[in-house]
Amino acid sequence: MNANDLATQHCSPRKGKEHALDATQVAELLQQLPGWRLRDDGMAIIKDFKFADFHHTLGFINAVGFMANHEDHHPDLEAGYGHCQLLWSTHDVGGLSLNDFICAARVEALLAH
Ligand SMILES: C[C@H](O)[C@H](O)[C@H]1CNC2=NC(N)=NC(=O)C2=N1
Repeated sequence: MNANDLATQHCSPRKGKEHALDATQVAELLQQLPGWRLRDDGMAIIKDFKFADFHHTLGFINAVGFMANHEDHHPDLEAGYGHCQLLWSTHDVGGLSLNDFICAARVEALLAH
């Protein structure tokens, strides 16, 4: 599945280990998402974003937050004046589910122009 296909999907409730992706699935999906990397423990995906100033950073966070609430899937955020790090993992499966990759692709779509 490529990034455009992922970004057209919506998150669905994925609870329980049976929804956890295996390492092969994770590697294939990650290839579709430039700049995203696996956390060392393999249980989350992360990307660092850079912005011109605090206004742009906050605008990004608000756009991501709106999307995340709509999808009912929420990232961890770390941000400062001109940067934001997003982390997706699925607490309900204790690792990565398709929801994390859908949301990462939706973030990329927010920035595409
Ligand atoms: C009840 C609600 O749908 C769940 O708690 C959702 C909310 N947002 C979530 N966000 C993330 N990142 N992982 C989850 O497992 C998760 N679960």
